[in-house]
Amino acid sequence: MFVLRQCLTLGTKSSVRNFAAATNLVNVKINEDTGVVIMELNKPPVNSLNYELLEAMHRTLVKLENERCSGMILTSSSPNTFSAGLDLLEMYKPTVDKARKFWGMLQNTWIKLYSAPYPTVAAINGHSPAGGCLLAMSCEYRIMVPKKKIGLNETQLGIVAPQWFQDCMKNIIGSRQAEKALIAGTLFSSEEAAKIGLIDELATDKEDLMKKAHDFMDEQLGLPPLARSTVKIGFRKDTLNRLINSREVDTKYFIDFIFQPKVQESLEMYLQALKKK
Ligand SMILES: CCCCC/C=C\CCCC/C=C/C(=O)SCCNC(=O)CCNC(=O)[C@H](O)C(C)(C)COP(=O)(O)OP(=O)(O)OC[C@H]1O[C@@H](n2cnc3c(N)ncnc32)[C@H](O)[C@@H]1OP(=O)(O)O
Repeated sequence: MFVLRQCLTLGTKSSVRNFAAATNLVNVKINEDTGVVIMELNKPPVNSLNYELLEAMHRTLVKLENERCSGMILTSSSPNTFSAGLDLLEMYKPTVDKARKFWGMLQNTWIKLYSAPYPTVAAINGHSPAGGCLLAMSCEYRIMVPKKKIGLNETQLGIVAPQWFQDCMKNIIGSRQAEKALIAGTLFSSEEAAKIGLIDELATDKEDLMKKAHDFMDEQLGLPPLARSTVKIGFRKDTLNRLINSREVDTKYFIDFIFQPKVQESLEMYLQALKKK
């Protein structure tokens, strides 16, 4: 498997196909020999998750269900950022309909990613705050380049990480560590994240990141897929069902919360601070 992959990366045999996507917000490549897919988020400058990007991800994940996808590596085309999290403009003074549609697509995308039967790896090649951290945590394995930031920092912005974001973190680093990190809205350095298990491996650089992602994938492809995915879904089903059974309530929390004047004020101030940087 390793030799085959080396041949492919060196270009001696090209069996990598671009996956026809309706937009260029995600670049998707499938290796036709191994079935491994690389999904690269491509919404410059920071892959903020707006409706359109989430929809492109969701559509790709649905399409992969009908392809011979054996595994997926999620990464980003941005030089510095994996994903800046939810697009703050989707939450700042939206209409109720727009906010509802946006939240529904976030839920759809997360459910697909979290429940994907094939192995999923986040190759975190840059900062990954809030919703970016959620995407990474929804994969099975996380590898990150040094000296970047990751975490659920919502509290620091005057907003609240929804229950399912919190559950994902709890499932990875345990209840006590998650409670502390969520209350404080901690953004961990890559190195700190590796220490507490929020990420599984530190890479030395971007090349090493992709090598390590493929190494993990190779290991997983050696396992019987049905047994593998049954165990995975067994571990994830309570977290998934908690959202699936309360999607409407979760949406109502979101809408009620973001339309509060104080929350809108916090968002406005934060957006201004980001622009001034
Ligand atoms: C009781 C129950 C409650 C239920 C639910 C209630 C509430 C809902 C909460 C929902 C959960 C929210 C999750 C989120 O994900 S919120 C988003 C959090 N994201 C962040 O805090 C990250 C903000 N961005 C940054 O820190 C940095 O941009 C960076 C990612 C570290 C990258 O830095 P750098 O390379 O220096 O880029 P710039 O900062 O210069 O940014 C470039 C341009 O991009 C704009 N930007 C950045 N992030 C966002 C974003 N998240 N949304 C929209 N736009 C963003 C930034 O303003 C710059 O724009 P400009 O070029 O026009 O100036």
